[in-house]
Amino acid sequence: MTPVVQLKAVTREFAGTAAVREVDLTVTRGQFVALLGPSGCGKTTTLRMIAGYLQPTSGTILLEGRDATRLPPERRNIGMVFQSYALFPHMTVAKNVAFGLQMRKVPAAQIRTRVHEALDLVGLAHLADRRPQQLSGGQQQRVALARAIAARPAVLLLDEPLSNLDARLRVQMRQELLRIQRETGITAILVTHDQEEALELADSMVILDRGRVVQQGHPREVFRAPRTRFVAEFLGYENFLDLPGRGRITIRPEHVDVVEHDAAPPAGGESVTGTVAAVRFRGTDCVVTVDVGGQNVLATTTNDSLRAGSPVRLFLPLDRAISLTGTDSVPGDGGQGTPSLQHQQESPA
Ligand SMILES: Nc1ncnc2c1ncn2[C@@H]1O[C@H](COP(=O)(O)OP(=O)(O)OP(=O)(O)O)[C@@H](O)[C@H]1O
Repeated sequence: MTPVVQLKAVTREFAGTAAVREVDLTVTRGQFVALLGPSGCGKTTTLRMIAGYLQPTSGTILLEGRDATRLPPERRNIGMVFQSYALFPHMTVAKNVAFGLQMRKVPAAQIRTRVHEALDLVGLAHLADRRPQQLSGGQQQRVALARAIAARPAVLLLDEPLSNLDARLRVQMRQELLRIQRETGITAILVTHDQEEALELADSMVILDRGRVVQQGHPREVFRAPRTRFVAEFLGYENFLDLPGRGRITIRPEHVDVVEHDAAPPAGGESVTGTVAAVRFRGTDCVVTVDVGGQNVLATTTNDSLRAGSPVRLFLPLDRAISLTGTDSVPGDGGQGTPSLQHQQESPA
């Protein structure tokens, strides 16, 4: 089957600095792909190149099998939904949805049907005569979605569409977005920096670091087997240890066992000794931060006798440990590591 969107070695530079580097991406019909990464990793630049608002410095973009690298946005058959909704304030909901179809000279009867269908799909048919400012943020976002869908695009591009909504509504709208995507079978590419959103919505997750794709796959697969520390940190893993003979691993705090420092190491895992640096009581258990030779390791425990300074042994069951086999360096960036994530490594001490 011909992919709907294909990027081949796409690079975009701004004043000689690459914002997107050699990105390869294939999106098949009906897929929901999330482009995920921290601020500045190149998500929006990638999306804008797919939409045609930006030209790649090099590389090729194919849409439904045809070279679209130099095609203007209006000839790409693409729908876009932005964080800011971008609705016309002086037009009714129905007119907002109809506008693009009128521009494309779709016959009036067809416009009426399509507007009604699209508003029905997003659950807003009863508000067709309202103006955007008479709607809530979530409703306005649904109008933007209806407008994009009514045009029957080959692919729907969603640029942080839920980030202006409050936390509760954002979670509700995720489910709504998923339902609409499944019902219409529309191919969609979502840009987000929210890993939860990507895990919940996408059937393929593409993680970007400094303009490069660093890992790609089904969210479950990427979550269970992050390749590098960058990916693991981005997905919320906090413990990183370099174990002699095993290389770098990550393990969840709830899988680390805290035992007496002089206890015999159990079989089936590694054990390391350290000193408790901080204890955070959470009600049913505690999260302890243990200094292991200068590296902080978090563990949960129900042992509430531990105090800062207590010597302990940590048991790391190997069937719970994930080996991080990849490296985070990006050729050509001066080997700066992953500075954008430093703030996420703080221990709760
Ligand atoms: N028009 C531009 N001129 C110069 N540099 C730009 C321009 N647009 C983007 N950049 C740079 O390219 C890099 C990638 O930006 P981009 O907006 O694609 O990131 P992003 O992952 O979408 O970030 P965010 O989540 O903050 O929106 C950044 O370093 C940014 O400063």
